[in-house]
Amino acid sequence: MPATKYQTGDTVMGRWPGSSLYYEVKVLRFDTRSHLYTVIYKDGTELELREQDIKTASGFQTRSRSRSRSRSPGRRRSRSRSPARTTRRSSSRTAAAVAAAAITESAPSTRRDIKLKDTLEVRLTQEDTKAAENNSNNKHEKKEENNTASKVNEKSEAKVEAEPVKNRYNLRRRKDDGDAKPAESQPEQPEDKEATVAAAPASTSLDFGGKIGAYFWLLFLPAWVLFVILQVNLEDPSLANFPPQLPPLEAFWDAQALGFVILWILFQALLHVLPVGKLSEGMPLRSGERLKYRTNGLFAIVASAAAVAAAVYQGVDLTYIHSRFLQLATATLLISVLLSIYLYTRSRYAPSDQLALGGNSGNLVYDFFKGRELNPRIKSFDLKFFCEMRPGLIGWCLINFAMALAEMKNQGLDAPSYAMILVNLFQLLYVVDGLWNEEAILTTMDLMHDGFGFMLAFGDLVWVPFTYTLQAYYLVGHPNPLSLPAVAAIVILKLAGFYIFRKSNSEKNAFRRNPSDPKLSHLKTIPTATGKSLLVSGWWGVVRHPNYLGDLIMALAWSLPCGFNHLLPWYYMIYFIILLVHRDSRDMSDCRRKYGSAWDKYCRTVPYRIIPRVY
Ligand SMILES: NC(=O)c1ccc[n+]([C@@H]2O[C@H](COP(=O)([O-])OP(=O)(O)OC[C@H]3O[C@@H](n4cnc5c(N)ncnc54)[C@H](OP(=O)(O)O)[C@@H]3O)[C@@H](O)[C@H]2O)c1
Ligand SMILES: CC(C)=CCC[C@@H](C)[C@H]1CC[C@H]2C3=C(CC[C@]12C)[C@@]1(C)CC[C@H](O)C(C)(C)[C@@H]1CC3
Repeated sequence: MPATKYQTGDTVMGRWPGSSLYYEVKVLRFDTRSHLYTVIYKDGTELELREQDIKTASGFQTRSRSRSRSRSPGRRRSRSRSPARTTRRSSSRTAAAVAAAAITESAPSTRRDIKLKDTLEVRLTQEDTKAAENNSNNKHEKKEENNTASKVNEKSEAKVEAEPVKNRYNLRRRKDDGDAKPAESQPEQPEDKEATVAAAPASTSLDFGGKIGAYFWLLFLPAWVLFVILQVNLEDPSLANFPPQLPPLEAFWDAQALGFVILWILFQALLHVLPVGKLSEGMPLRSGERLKYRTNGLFAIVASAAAVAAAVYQGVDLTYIHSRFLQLATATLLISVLLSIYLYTRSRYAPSDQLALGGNSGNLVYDFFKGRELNPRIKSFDLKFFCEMRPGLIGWCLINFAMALAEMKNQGLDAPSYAMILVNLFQLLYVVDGLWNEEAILTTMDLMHDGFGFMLAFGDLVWVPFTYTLQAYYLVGHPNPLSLPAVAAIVILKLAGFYIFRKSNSEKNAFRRNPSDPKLSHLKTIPTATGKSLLVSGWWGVVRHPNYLGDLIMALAWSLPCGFNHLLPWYYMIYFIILLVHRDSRDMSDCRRKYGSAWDKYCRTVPYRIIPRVY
């Protein structure tokens, strides 16, 4: 071995790929070509790691047995799951399995203890994709019994390794190389030396156009919302009338509108904290901890509907929402900016292992935009979950309803038009479904991976209620009579989209929550080194994002009732295509980083991203 930082035989701490956990490993060799260290874990699993993913044991403060015991029951369980203990418990358990279990079930004794600040990303070093395709074709794939969320298919791994592998990822297991020592021959690790959770690494690859992009989005997104609101008010909101005439600045502001928005948010917060409904567990955090969320969204929308009905009964004129739309949007924008400033400020004091992986670049503007803290909470009140699921989402339905009343008033109708009814019912169904299945949001990208900053605060509070309602707003001033066959065709389209959306989201959510669910036992899966498996049949075998496909079909059904006279009501459809294509590519790179070659295998097995045979 040439002069390298670590030498053959050194006992060091190696990061478990895709996680922030470190385990004691022994250095076996260093490859001068790939600059990767081959290390062996206590249970005999071999991996190739970059130098950055290896630390000397002195850089760690490990949890002691007694400390981890003093924490929650979930954390107490973690003691029995480290790779160090696998040899005694079950020699068939791999480091992958136990690391996954440790990721899921363990937590550091105290977050502030953590010393690591380095970048801990696992880099995939693909050298020859073709060779990999030849080597690994269908070797991992098998019909799992679905009780194997943390099982690694050792036999198939062995086959892959036996062939000349040119395609190398630094996260592959190398248990079957001749010099790998069986787990049983490894010295037992002391029980109080367990995996250590590292601080969130600094974000290096930046989304949304990076730092410059963040400036752009910060200015563009609010301006766009105000622009489309001004546009939709025009008699002819076509591009020919761009730009719309700007009203005087004071026209944007109304203190009363601000008061109503604050009241609405407080009312939703009150409903959220009421001890009604289930307490659901979120997905395991990097620390292994699982946060609890009060999932009483359905109660919240029913209670809100009752409150609105009572207000209307008392003579409150909801068409105020239509006539003061611009001012309500400005007031909400102000609140979202203040909230984002609060979020950024508090994130400066948050322990670094509570920061999101993506919003920790060190650049103020980028981090402010993207969000630094993963789950900012005031006591048990989760700000991100609340904002994503309540004021904006339920506000969306309230605004749509107000637009239906405004349509009747403006056009002198006894009942809303078919088009307005369709838009209202379709979007109400979407929101109620989201609230009904509120628990499923806990397995989405936003909740699991994204920090809470301006992007989501603004997106949830302003973007959703003030732009997703544009179709209804448009119909107030731009009637579009629909024939009954057209209504029927649009309804069928909406139901088809909804079916795909709901089935695929539920399938993934059920699988992530309980991989051994008997209802899913017919599905094929691919094991990954993190212990989580990937679905490769069912909806997730049709395309890689079947839920996006269903969502897009629904979006089409929302715009069709508005006809083809203007582009504006199609704005949601266009925005949504861009949003979902971008989210899909963000998710692809996140998953490739998490799952490495298993993800590549999934992509080969399911080649299309959103639309079968098209994209
Ligand atoms: N109306 C709107 O404005 C709007 C905007 C955005 C999204 N949405 C909707 O919100 C819902 C959630 O979307 P999302 O963007 O958070 O993405 P998502 O598709 O719900 O979640 C992606 C995650 O699912 C897991 N996954 C991916 N492939 C898998 C497979 N084959 N087997 C098992 N797990 C797999 C991965 O996470 P793990 O492996 O880490 O579990 C991946 O990171 C979607 O229905 C979307 O249409 C709506
Ligand atoms: C500011 C911009 C341009 C983007 C912010 C994106 C944000 C508006 C969306 C990101 C994830 C979305 C989402 C829903 C609403 C819109 C987002 C927050 C959702 C709550 C709508 C209802 C669905 O049933 C859902 C599946 C729960 C959605 C989850 C994702």
